[in-house]
Amino acid sequence: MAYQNVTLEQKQQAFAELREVKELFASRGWFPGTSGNLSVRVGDYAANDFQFAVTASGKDKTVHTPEDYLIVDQDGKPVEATTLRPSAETLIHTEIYRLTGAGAIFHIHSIYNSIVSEWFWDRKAVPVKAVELIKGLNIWEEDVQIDIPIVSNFAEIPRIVPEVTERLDPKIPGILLRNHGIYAWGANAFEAKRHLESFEFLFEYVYRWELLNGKK
Ligand SMILES: CSCCC(=O)C(=O)COP(=O)(O)O
Ligand SMILES: [Zn+2]
Repeated sequence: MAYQNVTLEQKQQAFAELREVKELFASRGWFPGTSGNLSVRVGDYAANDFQFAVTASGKDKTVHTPEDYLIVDQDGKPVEATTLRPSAETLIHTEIYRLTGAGAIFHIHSIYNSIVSEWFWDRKAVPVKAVELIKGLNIWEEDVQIDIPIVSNFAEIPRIVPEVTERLDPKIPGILLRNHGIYAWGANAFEAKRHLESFEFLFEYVYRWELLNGKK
């Protein structure tokens, strides 16, 4: 059954949600050089039938314009005629939605997430042990070690997708692209934001810990 297009009200609500998150993250310097992209799912979800609002590609995400977002389908294709191009990384969003049924996905580049993803590339995961902010990822075990997966960062985005499919860990609501950035998701924008903030705290912690200890 073909998915019904989202209503104008749903679209406006999704764009407003993205605008709020974009403004906050921009104030933290989380979109250097037009990097980063954000999306929220709109309407009902079926694994091969869903739509989401996503940031347009190449925009300065520190400013607001009437052309910042568009609605795409489960293949990352715009659902309405538009001159806007969806984020170049939209296929990563589509795959994460398909695998997790998430309600929102946020991607940012930071010095900390880039450095730790390169530093731990040989392990294909960033290990984090017994840091309180792991609870921000909704993981509550005491003294737990988590391993945040890292995948290759190919120039052609479709080449990255199979690694995301293979490496995404349902217990960890995020995945790193090597020397690139983090994708974090959640059931809604509130949860995706909490997860992203927790990851960024953990990456800075790991970076500083490794610096102090001088070894892996
Ligand atoms: C200038 S950053 C390189 C592209 C990138 O990694 C990114 O996150 C932004 O791409 P988009 O197409 O979403 O603007
Ligand atoms: Zn990126």
